[in-house]
Amino acid sequence: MAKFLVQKSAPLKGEVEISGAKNAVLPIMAAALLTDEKCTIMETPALRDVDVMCRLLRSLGAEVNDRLDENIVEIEAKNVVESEAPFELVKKMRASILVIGPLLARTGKAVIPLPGGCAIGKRPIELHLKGLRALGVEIKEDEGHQGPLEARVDKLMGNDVYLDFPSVGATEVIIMAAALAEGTTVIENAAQEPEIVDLANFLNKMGARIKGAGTDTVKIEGVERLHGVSHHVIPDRIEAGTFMVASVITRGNILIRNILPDHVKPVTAKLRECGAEIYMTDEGMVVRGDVNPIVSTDIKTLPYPGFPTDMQSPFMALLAVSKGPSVVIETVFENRFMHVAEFNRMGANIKTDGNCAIIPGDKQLQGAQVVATDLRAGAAVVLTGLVAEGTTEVSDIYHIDRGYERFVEKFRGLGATIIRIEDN
Ligand SMILES: CC(=O)N[C@H]1[C@@H](OP(=O)(O)OP(=O)(O)OC[C@H]2O[C@@H](n3ccc(=O)[nH]c3=O)[C@H](O)[C@@H]2O)O[C@H](CO)[C@@H](O)[C@@H]1O
Ligand SMILES: C=C(OP(=O)(O)O)C(=O)O
Repeated sequence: MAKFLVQKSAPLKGEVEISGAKNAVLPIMAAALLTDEKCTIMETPALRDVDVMCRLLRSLGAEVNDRLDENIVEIEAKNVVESEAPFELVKKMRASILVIGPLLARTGKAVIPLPGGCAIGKRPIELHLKGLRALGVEIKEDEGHQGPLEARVDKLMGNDVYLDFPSVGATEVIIMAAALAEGTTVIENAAQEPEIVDLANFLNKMGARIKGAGTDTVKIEGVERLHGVSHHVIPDRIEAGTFMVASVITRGNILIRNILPDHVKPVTAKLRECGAEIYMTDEGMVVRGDVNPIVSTDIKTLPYPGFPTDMQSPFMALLAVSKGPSVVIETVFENRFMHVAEFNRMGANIKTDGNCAIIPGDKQLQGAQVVATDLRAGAAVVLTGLVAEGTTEVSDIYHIDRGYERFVEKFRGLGATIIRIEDN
């Protein structure tokens, strides 16, 4: 399997451009199934997950023209001929479940195996299903939860849905189904992530009537049909956060282009608490770790606008080498500390107790053989590799390919030495 060799780095310097957001483009691509007209999606990052979504949409009957070298995908779902999503694609990616709403709206039927994605917790989908049932969908689940679930509806009907937790995926699925339902749907305790807003903006351009996206109450008045549009995807706030941490951990000074400062506020605030200097210029965000000593701070992950769970492992990489002890509490996923064992192979000496990690800090890490246990954990061990003595060998990097576009190229542009060794 392919791996990275990461060398201890000098402070990162230079500029990096952030790509379109993985977690925004995937629901938007699924939503393109809601119209029989062509949708053109710009700033689409060339990622493994995007490729899987292209294949999934094709398997359902959509014409997908992926020009990922130009960051464009065109999707035309004139006919949705298939309601069954193939297991070999769905197992690769959590976001596959998002096609369930459009499939029901277009064909009245969806057969979907349980989705894959990062192994960071149980990741049930009962809230997605609760929402769909409220809209009139009948769902047959395989009792052992091994086989696919089968969902059917004659006509989607708007209704009120309260989410017990502000699930991003459930909010997206319900918005997509409700867009073509008869009547009005109100989602209470909806997720407020920027990716939800981007999806709602895309759908509203198509003719949907969605209000309140980005707040905890989203109201969707169903319409009869939606039409094709062009859309630019928002920048990836987690990729941006990863490069912000990369600058600080190496005591660097970098300019980050194509970043929306509002979307990275919690990361900015926490990096400032650590001593980073961060400011906006006309060209982008400057992140400096070379001005003040870098000290520790505590982190608690929360749904947006709280500190993002997807930034927890990259930020912990910084805390492992910052001055002073710190505590990280993960409240979103129940099993998102797999990177701790990898950091400890490098000498971080972090202890966990339930959803709490205690980081002693002040460590000079040593290069080691480590595993990218999931997408963000993969980026996180590369960050520790940049400050560890010697060489860090990162295996299972296919996780990183799922969500970071031109990862090595972007780090090299900032002066890092990361070599990708392909599988023989
Ligand atoms: C493709 C995509 O956009 N992925 C993001 C999305 O994942 P995803 O949409 O899967 O995350 P959710 O917001 O649904 O999950 C958050 C928490 O809610 C729980 N839950 C969720 C649904 C449900 O029916 N029941 C339930 O208990 C999950 O197990 C988890 O503990 O949001 C996460 C939280 O910001 C991010 O880490 C992922 O990067
Ligand atoms: C957890 C993530 O992705 P997914 O939901 O696709 O597994 C992520 O982007 O960090």
